[in-house]
Amino acid sequence: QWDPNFAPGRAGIVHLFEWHWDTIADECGTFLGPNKFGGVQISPPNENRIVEGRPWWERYQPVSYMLKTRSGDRSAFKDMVNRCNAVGVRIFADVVINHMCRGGTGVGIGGNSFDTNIQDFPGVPYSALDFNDNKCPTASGNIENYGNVNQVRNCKLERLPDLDQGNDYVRGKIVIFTNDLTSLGVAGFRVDAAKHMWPGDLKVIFNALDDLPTEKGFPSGTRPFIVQEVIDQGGEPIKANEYFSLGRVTEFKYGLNLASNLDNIQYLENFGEDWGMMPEGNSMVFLNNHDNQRNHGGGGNVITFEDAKNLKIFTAFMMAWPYGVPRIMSSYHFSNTDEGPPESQRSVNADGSCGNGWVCEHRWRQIKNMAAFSAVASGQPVKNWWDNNDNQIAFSRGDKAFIAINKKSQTLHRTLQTGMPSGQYCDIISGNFQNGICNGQCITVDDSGYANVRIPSNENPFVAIHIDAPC
Ligand SMILES: O=C(/C=C/c1ccc(O)c(O)c1)N[C@@H](Cc1ccc(O)cc1)C(=O)NCCCOc1c(-c2ccc(O)c(O)c2)oc2cc(O)cc(O)c2c1=O
Ligand SMILES: [Ca+2]
Repeated sequence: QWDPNFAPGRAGIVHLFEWHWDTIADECGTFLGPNKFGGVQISPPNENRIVEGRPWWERYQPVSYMLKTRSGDRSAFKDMVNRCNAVGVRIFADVVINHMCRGGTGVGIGGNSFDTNIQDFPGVPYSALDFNDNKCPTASGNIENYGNVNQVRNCKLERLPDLDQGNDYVRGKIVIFTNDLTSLGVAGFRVDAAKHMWPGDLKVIFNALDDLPTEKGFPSGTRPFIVQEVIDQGGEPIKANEYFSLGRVTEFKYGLNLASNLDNIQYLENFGEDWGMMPEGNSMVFLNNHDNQRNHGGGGNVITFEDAKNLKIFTAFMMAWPYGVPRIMSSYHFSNTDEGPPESQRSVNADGSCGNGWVCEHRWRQIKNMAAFSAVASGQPVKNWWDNNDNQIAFSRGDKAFIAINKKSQTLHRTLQTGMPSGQYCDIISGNFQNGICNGQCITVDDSGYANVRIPSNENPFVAIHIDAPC
């Protein structure tokens, strides 16, 4: 279903791509919980094929549903979910259920063998009976034309053996796998390659999922959160709306629309369905993801950590704007599109940034402080929109929060309506509000809600204030 099952007063999902389970558990306790993040999307937790050179995409080649990967084993997984839930941070598992691995015969990272020549995966077990070979209309068995919906669903995606989710036995194995995860406290799923599975089959599978366990602190009757990865940028017969009735869907147009309007932010006043994007309640939004930040698959021009200033500005906009459930990509540095994660896990520097090759965008002050902003603003309508018709905008969220952004090279210096009660508020972009202390600039709001705002065009060309961060 469509609600991310966050704990109260939380916002935003951070994709801790390729992080180990014990490191995620540590990050929940020391950073994500205290900073009011809602949840973490983790890399696929089930056994995958070991690919020569260890590319990141080896984790998208399943061998079995055993919880053993280079991120950790089952006990580390259980410990992570418990420790993150304990501080109000949900875990959302990336599940790869469209296909199994390719590559002849071999052994997965958990020791289970596979033989793709005869579609044999004893670790599940799956046999040739469980794949779509006889349903695929192409001679090669692969998807050859994305314009043909039968090919896209019933043929091999990039030569990967295509599971038949219409088969009761396969459905059963997938439900056992996903129920195993929620029994450990996982709050929902990111469904990989959903475009390549029939919505009708997914509906049967999702309906068979157990409620989230009350013994893990979820209210009785809570349904798993579902986000389906459907790469739909127009031009293909398969549409995101086919999946709306099953859960949320990734809105790839969000990141593309922002990336193509970097210097037209005055147009953002109606950013949402008016821009051809899906209804707000169906969308999961993001600026970039693990795939398109490397120009793979769902490519197009997107904003990534390599353009730090715009990433900060547009992530802040995403977190401040009431459209969709926002997801922040947390990356590692890479020099080629296949490169896997660094050998060692992230280190944390004195200033809170990461080392050892990890970017940790979610730890950048201008991004992490927007989680609390987004949580405070939740449910509040956009009010007091202002723009100068040339890359300077401002708006409030009800009477709880206010943000002003300057993308012009000239300083923005104006008195603006914040919609907030009079008082002094910490600008959480120029500094932090922690332990009741503001070490950034203070913004004064007068009795009629106006503030004199001055924003030079520097590395922090925006200010943000909310009622939980007074000066
Ligand atoms: O680039 C990649 C992997 C990309 C990828 C992986 C996971 C994702 O969730 C994703 O969105 C993309 N993989 C490399 C290398 C590769 C891997 C496996 C393979 O059998 C062949 C090649 C690559 O060059 N892939 C070809 C272009 C990307 O084609 C892939 C897509 C994909 C791309 C665009 C679309 O519009 C679309 O509907 C699907 O989804 C995958 C999902 C998977 O679970 C595993 C995959 O191998 C892939 C996948 O190859
Ligand atoms: Ca398929």
